[in-house]
Amino acid sequence: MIEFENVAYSYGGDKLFSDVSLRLSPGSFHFLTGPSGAGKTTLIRLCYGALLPTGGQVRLFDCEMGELDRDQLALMRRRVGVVHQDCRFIDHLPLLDNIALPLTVSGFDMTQERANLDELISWVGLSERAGALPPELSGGERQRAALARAVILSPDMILADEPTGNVDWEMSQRLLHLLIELNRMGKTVLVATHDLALIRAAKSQVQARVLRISNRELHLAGADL
Ligand SMILES: Nc1ncnc2c1ncn2[C@@H]1O[C@H](COP(=O)(O)OP(=O)(O)OP(=O)(O)O)[C@@H](O)[C@H]1O
Repeated sequence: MIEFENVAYSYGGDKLFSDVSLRLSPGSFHFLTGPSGAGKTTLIRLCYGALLPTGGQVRLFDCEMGELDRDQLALMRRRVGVVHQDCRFIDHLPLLDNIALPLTVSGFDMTQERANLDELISWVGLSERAGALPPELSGGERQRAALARAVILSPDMILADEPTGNVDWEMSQRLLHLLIELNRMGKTVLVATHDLALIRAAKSQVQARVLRISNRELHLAGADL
């Protein structure tokens, strides 16, 4: 599904990684952890082509990212749902329209999609908040809305960057449960988090592998987390 082969990435002259290799197979669940600034967001952005490696290769769904033209990259990205760390809503649009945005941008007929949209909003428990504006939402509501928007086009893979940042333990469990449900539906899931308690809680519910990034290297973490 996604493969990094000897990937290097530098911001300007600052080398963040020089030789990262990884493989996420279809239907797998991975956590990505590591200290702040280690490169979790960067690695997620490399996964869906928002950044291209400065060395090595990233292959997504068997396609080499560096070889795709703009249209091919756009098609590929549709198969990946991204939950951004900062959620990124349009503040003057009601929640429902924010969640529907990937559908409207992709030219779907909203009258036909309405039932799916309602079902999805109900799945994340936000039916009663559908008309609220993003600034009126709590942190947990924003994170659930961001997850709903990320999966509205039925992606094969979900990349979630700190999806439980700024929420309490109960809400982080709820979000984790939604991600596990998506994985049980067959989606490949990668969750970047610094929250080791969340990873421990997940391990009793899903077969998850933990990747740890630190000192410019990526390792598979042991059972001692
Ligand atoms: N656009 C950019 N230009 C220059 N440096 C950047 C840029 N984006 C990130 N960095 C730097 O790259 C390093 C890794 O950043 P990144 O956001 O990937 O880390 P992270 O592990 O996700 O951090 P956090 O846990 O704090 O979100 C940091 O030192 C950061 O300052």
